[in-house]
Amino acid sequence: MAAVPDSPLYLGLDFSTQQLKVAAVDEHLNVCHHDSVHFDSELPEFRTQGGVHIHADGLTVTAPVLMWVKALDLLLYKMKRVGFDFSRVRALSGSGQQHGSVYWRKGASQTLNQLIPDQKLHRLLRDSFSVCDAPVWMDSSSGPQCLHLEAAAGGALRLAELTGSRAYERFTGNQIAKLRQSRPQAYKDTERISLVSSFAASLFLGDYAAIDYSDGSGMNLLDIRTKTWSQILLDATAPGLGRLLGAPLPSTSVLGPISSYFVHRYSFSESCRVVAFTGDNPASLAGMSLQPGDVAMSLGTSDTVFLWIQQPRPALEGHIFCNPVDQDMYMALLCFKNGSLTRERIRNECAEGSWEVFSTALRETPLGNNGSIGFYFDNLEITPSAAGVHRFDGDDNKVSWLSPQVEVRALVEGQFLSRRVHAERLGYCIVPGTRVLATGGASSNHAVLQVLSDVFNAPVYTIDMSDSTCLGAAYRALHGLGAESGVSFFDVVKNTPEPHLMATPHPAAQQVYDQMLKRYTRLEEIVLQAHCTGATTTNKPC
Ligand SMILES: Nc1ncnc2c1ncn2[C@@H]1O[C@H](COP(=O)(O)OP(=O)(O)O)[C@@H](O)[C@H]1O
Ligand SMILES: O=C(CO)[C@@H](O)[C@H](O)COP(=O)(O)O
Repeated sequence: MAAVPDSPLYLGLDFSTQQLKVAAVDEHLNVCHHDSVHFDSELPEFRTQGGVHIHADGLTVTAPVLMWVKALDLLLYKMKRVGFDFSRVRALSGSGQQHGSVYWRKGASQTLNQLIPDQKLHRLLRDSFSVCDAPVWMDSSSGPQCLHLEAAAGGALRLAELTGSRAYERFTGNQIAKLRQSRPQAYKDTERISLVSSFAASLFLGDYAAIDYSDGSGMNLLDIRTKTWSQILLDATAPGLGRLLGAPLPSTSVLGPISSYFVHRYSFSESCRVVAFTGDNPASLAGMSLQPGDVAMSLGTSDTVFLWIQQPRPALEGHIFCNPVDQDMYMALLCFKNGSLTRERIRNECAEGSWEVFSTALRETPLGNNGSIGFYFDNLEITPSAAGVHRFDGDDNKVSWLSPQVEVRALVEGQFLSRRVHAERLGYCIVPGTRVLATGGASSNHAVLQVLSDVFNAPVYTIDMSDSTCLGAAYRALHGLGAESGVSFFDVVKNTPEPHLMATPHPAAQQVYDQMLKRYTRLEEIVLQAHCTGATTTNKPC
């Protein structure tokens, strides 16, 4: 249905790892506009690679906060330049890469409250952060703080039962504890700590935005049942932390009207509402209108697998988050750090830097790769905790080299075998009718989706946009306006187009991969043992 020229619009923004993206939908949920700012190429002055700085220790990973602010200036400028009519936006919401933390310097709230419309945000806010480089989800440098938090909680499983996850290095509480210990003055200078999502919401609100329950579940601090900060965990993390975080709010909350800065600079309406921002994976769950029984696979910088669940059953692997669209529900998530950037490395080394050649390699190699299997953990992996590149031939012998085409298939099959093995460990099982919904940058690659379908032995679907996060944020903006009066999220999205079927499993897939899943599980044990004993099994790239 064509959009009526001055009908209301709903805006969704996504501050993800490599870029800032936006989508606008009309009241029928048609996408009317989308755009993005790619950090590395469009803001080269920040010298990021893949949107981040990897420090010399190989464990610390940060991103410049002002880069995100400048990206917003640029994105809104681009929208204005093409004539986007901001006055039609009735509500906006957004999402951010999960777990990252932003430290607002004392006095910053006053600056936020009084933003001067004829200046750019990145100029106005240049002195507003006590930590210039925000720790982000790729960081794995807070191991000692994780051990401390688990001890304070009464053990890893107890912490998981309380917060949905055992202690993870990238989870915000452990990052805050590390910052407080390593940079006490910066912590003292801080008046508020935001997640990337609530930081971005604060820019639009002109005031500190609350952390929402769903993204707040990725901090190792929130009791996912009572939806309040756990005082024991706050105390174990840093002094006065409750005050610095502010109270968490339901993900559907309307935070308030948009700041007058945006009204004057971009002609937003004064009545435009800001709905709580959330994490990128929770927003993606909303964008794909995920239903119970579906499994979502996000193929962005990280690969994530997530599900809609009713009852939280936290375990030592994986995460349970509060559900972003229904306060009484939950979502389960597994995160794999070596996703798109590892596929890019193998593309560059084995496929002439071309996705087309990469896809041809997948098409020209057989299901099961004649037994060759690979584990590609360029960076210390999250699920499972292991590092290095490990290749095995069909007889389970370690090999140091695979031909380029075989290497491409070993990588993609290995990644999806891992996603399935770990999802099944979390209790997920494939039943007749299971749909795999794929999203994120690599979901535009049909050959990759075919391997996904074969390994999961289930049909794979995508939605119209390869990026479901900003779409989910736009849907959430619309839902936020009605949520308080009891409108359900499913009422809002009931007329979204059905996802498109992209791949169905090959008839031989079940036989090939049932066998291979068992082998993968066994070989993963070997890789993990080698990692724990410090033996080096890293092979050279092809
Ligand atoms: N045709 C393709 N085949 C495989 N991967 C692709 C393709 N096009 C883009 N990508 C991958 O998508 C990634 C970006 O995905 P995206 O979901 O936008 O990331 P994020 O949201 O984390 O910034 C890139 O790193 C790139 O490797
Ligand atoms: O750490 C996690 C989830 O727990 C990551 O999934 C981040 O949320 C980054 O997301 P992308 O930029 O890869 O979408």
